[in-house]
Amino acid sequence: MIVHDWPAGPYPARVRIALAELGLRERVRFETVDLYKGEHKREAFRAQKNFSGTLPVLELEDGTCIAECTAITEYLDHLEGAPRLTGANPRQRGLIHMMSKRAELEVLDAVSVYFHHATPGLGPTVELYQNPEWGLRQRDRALRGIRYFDGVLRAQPHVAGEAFSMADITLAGGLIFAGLVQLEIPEGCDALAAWWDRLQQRPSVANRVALSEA
Ligand SMILES: N[C@@H](CCC(=O)N[C@@H](CS(=O)(=O)O)C(=O)NCC(=O)O)C(=O)O
Repeated sequence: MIVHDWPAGPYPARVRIALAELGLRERVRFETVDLYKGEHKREAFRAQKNFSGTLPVLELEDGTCIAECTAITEYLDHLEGAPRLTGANPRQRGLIHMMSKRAELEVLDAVSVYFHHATPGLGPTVELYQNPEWGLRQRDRALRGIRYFDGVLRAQPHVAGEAFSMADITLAGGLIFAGLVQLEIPEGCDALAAWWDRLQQRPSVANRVALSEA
């Protein structure tokens, strides 16, 4: 399988972490798509790989292209044996998907909008429309989301409950993006900071960029 990828990217990090957690590194090769050159927005990429013009995209051996990190994680998690990241029973699946989507909406996607609208983003040839006010509102939304997840992680060790799951990976993507745009974890978010410290000790997180250099 091929992962159309941006090595340092926060969303690609979600798939890199999932691949490592599932022991599937050997099943894929990475092909870099240059975001700063706008290669992901070209007609051919949109037509052949991903209509939405984003990364990552998982291309299967038969040419099928799966975009969207959650969808890719679902696919990978059901390749070999029982699912380990997306829930082993209906209740777990419901909670993991709810908290992963919440982390995506309230942190990761919010930081992404801040990056693209209230910073130079990927540069003027890619960022054809920017609304700095909207970007700043989404930055504030991300900070609110980070505070929310601090409260969640005061009550439980992982984002969706007792066990590590796709929801932790999604929130990790949000903090990776926050780091890239120098958005600090607010004072007082000690539970979230401790969770993030723990998560960064996992080889899948610590070695996520090196994964494609192996
Ligand atoms: N909903 C998509 C979002 C993917 C996404 O935004 N990916 C970023 C890659 S990265 O910024 O994380 O490296 C992208 O393609 N950004 C390019 C753009 O938005 O122009 C998903 O979950 O996969």
